[in-house]
Amino acid sequence: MSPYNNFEEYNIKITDEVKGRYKTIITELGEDPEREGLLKTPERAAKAMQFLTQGYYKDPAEILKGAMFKEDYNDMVIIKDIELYSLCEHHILPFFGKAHIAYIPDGQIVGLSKIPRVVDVFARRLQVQERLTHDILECINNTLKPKGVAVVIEASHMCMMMRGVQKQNSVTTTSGFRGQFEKIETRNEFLKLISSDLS
Ligand SMILES: Nc1nc2c(ncn2[C@@H]2O[C@H](COP(=O)(O)OP(=O)(O)OP(=O)(O)O)[C@@H](O)[C@H]2O)c(=O)[nH]1
Ligand SMILES: [Zn+2]
Repeated sequence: MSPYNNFEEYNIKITDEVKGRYKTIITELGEDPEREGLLKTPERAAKAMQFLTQGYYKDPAEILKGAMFKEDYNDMVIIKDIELYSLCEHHILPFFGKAHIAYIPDGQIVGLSKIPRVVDVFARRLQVQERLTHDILECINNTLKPKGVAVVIEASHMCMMMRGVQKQNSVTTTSGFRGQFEKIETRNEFLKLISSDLS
């Protein structure tokens, strides 16, 4: 578990630690961390990595709870093409793509912006695409308690592009469905709407 209680505490304190480790890594890789272009690199890299992993310090359920409203709307709400950037936990290299999310309210709706915020909280951790998909799905399901929720993520993995198998065009799709989306007609309606340019 993290020794830090919140994002502010973590943000201030951890930089020196991570910075020092980056300096060591740069040296071990055969570079000179004292040359001009690299002088500030350990600090920049530490800050970048902190930014990309800030999701450990944020509570996604609280984000949703901050904007839930009673509303008598019982049809599908879809937010599609939510861009996401995450880090694969095996290589600490980016994977990136889009999330498409739908839910069917059960007496309450959620502020639209909160859904992409939840995506970011879980994406800004060390992840695999499958767990990222389920984390988002379960968070919305358990917090908003809708009649149904669906999450589809399409992503490209840099660890499969820049290195390893070196496939530039493969896209991985993961999905999860709860409640009414477990019914084939509802699921198909959602899949049709996210693949249409008119939705
Ligand atoms: N299931 C899943 N696998 C992932 C994800 N991101 C990266 N990987 C895979 O994690 C696996 C790690 O496999 P290893 O054999 O331990 O590592 P490796 O020798 O670097 O593997 P290669 O990438 O095939 O060179 C690789 O097959 C990656 O493609 C993800 O989000 N989900
Ligand atoms: Zn990887």
